[in-house]
Amino acid sequence: MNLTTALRGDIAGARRSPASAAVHTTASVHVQAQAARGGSIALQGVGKTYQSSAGKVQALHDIDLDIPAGRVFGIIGRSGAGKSSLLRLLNRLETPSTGEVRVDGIDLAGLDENALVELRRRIGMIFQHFNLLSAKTVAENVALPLKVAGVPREQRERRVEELLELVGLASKRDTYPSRLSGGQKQRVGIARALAHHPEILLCDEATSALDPETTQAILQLLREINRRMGITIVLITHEMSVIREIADDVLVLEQGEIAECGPVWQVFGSPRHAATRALLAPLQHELPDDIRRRLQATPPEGPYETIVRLRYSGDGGLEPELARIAALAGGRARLLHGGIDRIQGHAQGRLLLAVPGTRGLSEDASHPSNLSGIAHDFEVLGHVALA
Ligand SMILES: Nc1ncnc2c1ncn2[C@@H]1O[C@H](COP(=O)(O)OP(=O)(O)OP(=O)(O)O)[C@@H](O)[C@H]1O
Repeated sequence: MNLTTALRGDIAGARRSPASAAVHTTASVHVQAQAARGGSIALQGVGKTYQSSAGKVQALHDIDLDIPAGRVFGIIGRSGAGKSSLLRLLNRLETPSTGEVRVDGIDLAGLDENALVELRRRIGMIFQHFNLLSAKTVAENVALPLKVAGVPREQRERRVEELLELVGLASKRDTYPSRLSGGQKQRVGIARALAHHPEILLCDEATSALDPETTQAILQLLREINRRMGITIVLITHEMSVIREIADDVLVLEQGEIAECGPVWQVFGSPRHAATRALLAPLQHELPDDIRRRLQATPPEGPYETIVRLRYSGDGGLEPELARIAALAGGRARLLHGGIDRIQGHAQGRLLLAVPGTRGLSEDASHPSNLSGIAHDFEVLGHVALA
């Protein structure tokens, strides 16, 4: 069996399987998610070089990656890091200059035109600017891929109804895109991308054009689609908050290379690469300016507070226990600033404490031996004189 035949067989199998049916009940949802086995992606030694008028641009170098079926996989990086190039390799909108891209074990380089069309039906895609046809209604936009594939009208209409129900747009079926909000347009984009029961959904900055509230709603919809249908989701973004909200795993790209990759809680809790730390900075609670201005390296004469930063990485189930923290300062620790997020069941974040009192008390309270075991690490940032 050659690769093309293998892929066609695979696709036909996927279509017959319950994994490709629309889901309406919780019980069938569960069965379907379990039955969905397709949708794994593997990259080996992948590089991408573009030829431009200014010369060669190496967008990706030597990328090795395994995305198991059914995961939500986030790719983040600064502008120009190579995110779009990587995403577009997964449905062969781009071809790698070196290495292999495999979907369910099949090397995409070996696909002929027909197999490529089938591949793209297995891999839906949504876009930052939605890419809807303005002269077609919501229902017509969603029906388009089915029409192109020659799906009979009755079947097409049934599927469109299911999809519009799924994305919460049943009442907008005859509306034109110009009369929809950004969030509604993206819902149409999602419905259209799901038309052929794909096993993989690629999201190209899908929420970058949306306000924060709509972003939340779209991310929630994508998460639900992943859970209910077992679809692998690969999304690219430049916002860590999107990754935190939806992804199981995250890959940080920096200048075309993998800076780090792993479960979201681990990468957020213990970022190892400077690029990751820079991307996380907007989510972190740094020292507020009013405190920074008053901070002194050595304890002043007279009453003062010591400012201590506790960090929680999510490792080993360690969580901020307020009673233990307060006990260290004789019940007088003050929570100044900070926040704890719960990511995949792991508590992580930073807390800034002011430990008030006399010279002896604050030094004692912020002593390393006292704080170890209360947080993953801590830092005495300095001292602030009390008026
Ligand atoms: N078609 C192309 N021709 C030449 N160079 C390209 C092409 N596409 C991308 N590049 C270059 O490859 C590098 C990676 O681009 P890519 O669009 O993949 O990054 P990105 O992380 O998605 O960036 P952004 O967040 O700004 O969209 C950049 O230096 C870019 O200029």
